[in-house]
Amino acid sequence: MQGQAMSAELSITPQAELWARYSTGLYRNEELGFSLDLSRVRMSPSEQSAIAEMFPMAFSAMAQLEAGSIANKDEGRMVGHYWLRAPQLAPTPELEADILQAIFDVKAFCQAVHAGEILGHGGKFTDVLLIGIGGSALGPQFIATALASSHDKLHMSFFDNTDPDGIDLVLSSLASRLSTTLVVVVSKSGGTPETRNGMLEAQAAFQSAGIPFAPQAVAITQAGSKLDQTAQSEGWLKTFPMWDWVGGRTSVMSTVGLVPAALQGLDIDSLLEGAGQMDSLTRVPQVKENPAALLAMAWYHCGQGRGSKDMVLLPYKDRLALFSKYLQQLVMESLGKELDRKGQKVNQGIAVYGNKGSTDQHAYVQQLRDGLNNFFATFIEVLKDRQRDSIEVDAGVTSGDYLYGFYAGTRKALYESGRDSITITVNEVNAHSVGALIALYERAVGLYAELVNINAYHQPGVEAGKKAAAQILALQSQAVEVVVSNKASLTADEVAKLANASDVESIYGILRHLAANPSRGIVRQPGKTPAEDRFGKL
Ligand SMILES: O=P(O)(O)OC[C@H]1O[C@](O)(CO)[C@@H](O)[C@@H]1O
Repeated sequence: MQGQAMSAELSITPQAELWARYSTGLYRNEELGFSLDLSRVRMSPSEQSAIAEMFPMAFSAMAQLEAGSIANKDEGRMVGHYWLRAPQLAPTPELEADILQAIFDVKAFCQAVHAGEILGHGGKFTDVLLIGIGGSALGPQFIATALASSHDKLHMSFFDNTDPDGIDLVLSSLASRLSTTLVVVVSKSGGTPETRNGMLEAQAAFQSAGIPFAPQAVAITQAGSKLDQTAQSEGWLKTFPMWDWVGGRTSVMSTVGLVPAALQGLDIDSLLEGAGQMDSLTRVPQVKENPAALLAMAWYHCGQGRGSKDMVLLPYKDRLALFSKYLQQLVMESLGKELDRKGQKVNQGIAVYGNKGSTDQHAYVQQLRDGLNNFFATFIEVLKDRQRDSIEVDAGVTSGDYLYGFYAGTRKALYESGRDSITITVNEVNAHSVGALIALYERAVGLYAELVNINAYHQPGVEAGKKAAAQILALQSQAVEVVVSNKASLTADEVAKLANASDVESIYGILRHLAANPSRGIVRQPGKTPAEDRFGKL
């Protein structure tokens, strides 16, 4: 039945009609060098009008949020990331002054670093090691990659996990330059374990290289947090403020993103300006004239307001490959909620994945074209190919023409097989357009959350995982105590019994992990099944 409807649709959508739909429906802003095309989303005018009717309340909620309402009611917080690029809109003169002061301080600090007025143990800084996770790393990583160039003033590296091997990989690449590496530790809460571990690992590396850590360490955190206290008590080089009214996943235009970007030598004014310009366009309270509203409308339509279709991001530009990862957090941490604002169980969300075109064409695009129709694609097209002229790889054809051809071909092929797609086009990737893209999605997420009536600004689900991890670590010390205080080796069941714990499987996992790392002093004698494995002192 669905197939019949589809072929009817295909047969009545000739090229000329698609062209007319594209040309009349395209949202574009020449000044910003941006356009949004929904012509390949099968959404009838009546379906559009039905969704558009829900928008007035979404626009008004966003206006209240920008005016300083307690938009994140569960946490009793304002949601102010829009003020970061328009400080004059902040609800109080104090907040406006704080934002302006922070931007001023970021620039002054980074200039002093670049000018060699602030030196590392080994002289002028060459590198930045940013330590953070989630919103405290993804934005800086995305911006660093999207805007990197051979003119970068400092080379960027990241610890964005508590994986010891990943940490070692980064440390080994920095080994010869540790004495000229500025370490920027970013944590809004100041108590995130992965980030704390990264900081301790960096401190240990500095210590074993005989380099004082504090004079090369910078903290970005809320006043009074554990990280703030550490930075103060150890006399770190500098601390930048982070405010409770900026959420982690929307913090890239705060000190969280501005400090690393400015250290790298990127144009932070342009980043903020691009975001600010997009904010002005996405404040317009008419759906058809507001690109974020159009985007949210398409999401709502494609997933029937229940997130029933995944969002596949296909930026045709290597620089934007991390945008998919960045948006994964922005969209999924914001929209993935069990309860709506009335407390009803809704299990909302939109799954986001993607990497880049045309690379993905040789990976999962096969399934997109022919397999499960459980997604809508978002293509990101960049008109400018590169900074210099291109060679011809065929007569009259460049590599960039191929990239365009693969994008246009995939968009067409998907549509012809009944798959919807959105296309965002920007003139080029620069600080301005990156700022605008981020702001576009921030607002689209905010509007969509209003349409489905959820709080986009908290993340209660993440807390459950954090608590469970803390319990596992507590169980580890109990299990180790039992094993090392027993002469005979023990099964996981026996350890659990002696430790007075009921979660045998967790005890088994903990001990097997420890036994795989010889310095931890535990040995495993394999049995026929995990229940028969025995653990003892090494
Ligand atoms: O900046 P923090 O407080 O270290 O938090 C890091 C990340 O952890 C979360 O709180 C939960 O994963 C994210 O929202 C946040 O971006």
